[in-house]
Amino acid sequence: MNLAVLGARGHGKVVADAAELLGWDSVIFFDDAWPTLKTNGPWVVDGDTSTLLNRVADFDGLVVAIGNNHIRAEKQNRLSDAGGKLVTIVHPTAVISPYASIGDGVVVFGNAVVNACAVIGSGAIVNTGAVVEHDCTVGEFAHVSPNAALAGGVNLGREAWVGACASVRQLLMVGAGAIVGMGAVVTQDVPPGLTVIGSPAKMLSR
Ligand SMILES: CC(=O)SCCNC(=O)CCNC(=O)[C@H](O)C(C)(C)COP(=O)(O)OP(=O)(O)OC[C@H]1O[C@@H](n2cnc3c(N)ncnc32)[C@H](O)[C@@H]1OP(=O)(O)O
Repeated sequence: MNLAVLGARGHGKVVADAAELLGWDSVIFFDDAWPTLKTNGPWVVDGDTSTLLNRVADFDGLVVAIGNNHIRAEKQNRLSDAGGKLVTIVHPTAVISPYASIGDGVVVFGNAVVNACAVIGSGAIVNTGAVVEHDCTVGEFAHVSPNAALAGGVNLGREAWVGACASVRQLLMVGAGAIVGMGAVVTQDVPPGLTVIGSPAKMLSR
C-alpha cells in the first residue's frame, strides 16, 4: 500500500508518521518546491503537484498535507478531479466515535477525540490532542489546531481555523474562513472571515 502526500513540510511529516503507524508501506511526498526540495525529514520528495496529477493512478491513497486551508482545498479538489483516491489518516491513538462521520482527505492526529454524532468535513484537520465534542460540525478544509476544544454542537465553517489551545463554547457558530487565535476563549458566534483573539474572544483590530 503506497501513499502520496502533497505538501512536504512539518504537517506532512506528522501525516506520514501516522500513516506508517497505520500500516502504509510506502509514503512518497510531492511539493511545489521540488526539485529544490528533495527530502522531508526521512521521506523522499518525488515531484510537484503536476507530477502527482499525472501519477494519481500509481497510488493506493492520496492526502494533501498543506496547513493553509484554502490552498489545501484547491489542491485536494484538483487531485480528486484527476481521479485520485483520497484517504483519511486517523492516528491510532485518536478516539473516534463510531457515530461520528469523517470525510475524505481528513487527518486526525494523536490523542485527538471526535465524539458521537460529530461530522468532520472533507479535507479538514483535527490536530494533535484536539477535542471535537458531540454533534459538532467541522466544515470542509477547516482546521482544529493542537489541544483546541470545540464544545458540543459547535458549527465550524468551511476553511475556518481554530488556533492551538483555543476553546469554543457549546452551540456556537464560527463562520467560514474565520480565525480563532491560539488560546482564545470564544463565547459568542464569530462572523465569517473575522479573526478573534483573547478571553473572552474579541475581534483582532489591526
Ligand atoms: C502543529 C501546528 O503548529 S498547527 C498551527 C497552530 N498555530 C496556531 O494555532 C496559530 C494561530 N494563529 C494565531 O493565533 C495568530 O497569532 C493570529 C492568526 C490570531 C494573528 O496573526 P496575525 O494576523 O499575523 O497577527 P500578529 O501576529 O501581527 O498580531 C497582531 C497583534 O495581536 C496579538 N496577538 C496575535 N495572536 C494573538 C493571540 N492568539 N492571543 C492574543 N493576542 C494575539 C499580537 O501580540 C499583536 O499585538 P500588538 O499589535 O499589540 O503587537
